[in-house]
Amino acid sequence: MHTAIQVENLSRVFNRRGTAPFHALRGVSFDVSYGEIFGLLGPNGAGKTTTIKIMSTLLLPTSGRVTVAGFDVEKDYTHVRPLISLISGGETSGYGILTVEEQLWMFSQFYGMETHVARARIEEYLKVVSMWDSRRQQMNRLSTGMRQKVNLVRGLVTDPKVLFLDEPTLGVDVEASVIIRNIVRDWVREKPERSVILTTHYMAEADELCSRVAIINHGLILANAAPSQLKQDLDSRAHYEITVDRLDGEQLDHITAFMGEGNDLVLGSDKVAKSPMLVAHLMHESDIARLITALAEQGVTLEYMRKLEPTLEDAFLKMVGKRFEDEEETSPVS
Ligand SMILES: Nc1ncnc2c1ncn2[C@@H]1O[C@H](COP(=O)(O)OP(=O)(O)OP(=O)(O)O)[C@@H](O)[C@H]1O
Repeated sequence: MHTAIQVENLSRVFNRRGTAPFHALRGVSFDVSYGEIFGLLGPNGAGKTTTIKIMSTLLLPTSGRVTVAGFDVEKDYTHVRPLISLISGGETSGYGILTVEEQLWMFSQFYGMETHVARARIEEYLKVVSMWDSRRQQMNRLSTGMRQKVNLVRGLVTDPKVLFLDEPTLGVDVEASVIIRNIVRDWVREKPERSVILTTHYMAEADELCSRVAIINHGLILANAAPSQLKQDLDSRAHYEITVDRLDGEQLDHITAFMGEGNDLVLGSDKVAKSPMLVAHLMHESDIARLITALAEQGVTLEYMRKLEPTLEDAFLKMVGKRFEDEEETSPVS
């Protein structure tokens, strides 16, 4: 069997006092294969955490069904729990007065791990995240990045089959983020029966790690595909920015006619160089050679050229209609 997780037509309604019932999930379906890092992306309040909570047996669905490694999360939760770990970026992690080592040991015992196995894994993973020397530090004295690394170790020590990572690099510096991402990637590759569900606000992180992502908004899945596919679906043409020494409307008309239908040329200006800038959307990457020839024939000199690559953020923006940063900037401060 290749399906680690199957989510079928999941819905969740929250009854809030004094207001109408709130539909946080409205028929969410997707599956995750073994060996996969699957991303759940969406703006604040989209339903990501609710989905993860149901998948990890912390919350009951209103309707629909989720299986993890073939076990129903509602009926067979006692089978599901030993197979999973959940790490949330925002969590303060366990008991602040414990040391790193004590904390990890305590969680290993919750899972009933044998002493020698637990001790060996704790040492191994603390060394991987460069936290072995900090093992006697109290948890509540750790920086955010250090705490996140310990959280990750806590999730891995019990050798789960499915790792739920809810914003694992939230508030973490670049170096610690790279370490966390590398560990997650290596961990999945190590054994074929492992998989990861990741939510993140960092589109580049999802693009780098995930084999597939589902974009969720208002409790609905808007897309479910490989990041490369989502980017390609945006506009499969090749895009270039070309800064030139001069270009007038008449020259542009000649070049546009020469390039033919399907190739769009938009004239603007390079804000830095203060020179004219042509943005070209070409049907085929090889059309750039024809365009350069056409420019040369018009006596235009190229100053700078770069190929524009669509990003996962562009795909997200097109589907959801806003970028994460915009949303954070406009969020009311409570
Ligand atoms: N226990 C609850 N009672 C009432 N409403 C809830 C509850 N939990 C979540 N919600 C609501 O359900 C919606 C989805 O919340 P959820 O936490 O799943 O979003 P999210 O996609 O994880 O967002 P974020 O990126 O902000 O964490 C939100 O509107 C939230 O206010």
